[in-house]
Amino acid sequence: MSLPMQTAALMQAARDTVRALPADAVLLLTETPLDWDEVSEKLLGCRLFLAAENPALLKSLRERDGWTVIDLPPDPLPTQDRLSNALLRAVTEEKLKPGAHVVVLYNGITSLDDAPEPIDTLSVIHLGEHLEKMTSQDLRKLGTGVPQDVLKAVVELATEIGREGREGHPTGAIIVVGDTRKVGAMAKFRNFNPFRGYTKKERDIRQRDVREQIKEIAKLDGAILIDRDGIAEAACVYLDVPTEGVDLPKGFGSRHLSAAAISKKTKGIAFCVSQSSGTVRVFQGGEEKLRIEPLDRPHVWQPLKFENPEGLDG
Ligand SMILES: Nc1ncnc2c1ncn2[C@@H]1O[C@H](COP(=O)(O)OP(=O)(O)OP(=O)(O)O)[C@@H](O)[C@H]1O
Repeated sequence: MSLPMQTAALMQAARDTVRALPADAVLLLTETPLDWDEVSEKLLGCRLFLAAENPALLKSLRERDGWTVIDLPPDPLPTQDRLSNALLRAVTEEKLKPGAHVVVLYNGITSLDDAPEPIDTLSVIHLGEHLEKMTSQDLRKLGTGVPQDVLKAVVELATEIGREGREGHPTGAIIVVGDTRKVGAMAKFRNFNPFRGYTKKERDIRQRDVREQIKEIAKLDGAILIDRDGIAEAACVYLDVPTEGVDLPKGFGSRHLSAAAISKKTKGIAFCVSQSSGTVRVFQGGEEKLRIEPLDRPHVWQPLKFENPEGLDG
């Protein structure tokens, strides 16, 4: 079995593109078995990532030395979402740097269900420009009753707190969203409640100016509670929640343990911003579900943009 001529030509082009740009890696997205020896030869010298969902294919890929294999969830998703998933996974698993440049090979033009899927597209993705680790889709996976626009606003807020923390004013934070009644019962005020006396509109975190105010409040000690509609209810609270049974890797302190614990004991989703690294971790049901590294650029909520090198169809 040798590679179809078009696949071989695109692989050659990918290798040339990696050298010319230069790019950090090639990502190959395929569910069709290929002549892997030939793939290896064509992409010699390139860091190679392979993403697939077919278990048998994944198994055979794992047997090859030096290739990074990414499992895709078995969801019938559009190609762009599958690509985003693969790249997000590579970044969150620290296999790719958030600012990496990646040459991607995939089937971008839907083929018939039962036909082998040909590689027909080569794209260049500059991760730092196009995503900050998350897409709306990742948030949807949390499967919570909290509306997407509220979750997005909290992500914006948390990542900005983390990013600005890196610029010389380190601020950590815990932001708990949803189930405010139960979360509130475990919260003790450490100070006066800075949101007291303000209207709902003035506390609606979907508004940019409100988020700016909350960033200031986040510099004060304690957690921030936000209801499922995005209205900030309380800040400067201490979460008095038992942490036994919460299983986090060594090295996490009380902020992360409390964030994980509150998400275990309630239906609230806890966003924890690390003061030291600026990393935002999203806890649900006591477990870390998502992680967002602070990048230099503002958070961008848009699908990945594809850029074809000149002269290549795709
Ligand atoms: N239960 C809690 N409720 C509210 N704030 C808390 C709670 N536990 C810790 N914090 C806040 O987190 C701060 C940092 O604590 P600690 O260093 O133990 O956390 P950490 O998990 O290592 O996080 P970081 O990476 O931000 O240092 C504390 O000074 C306190 O302000």
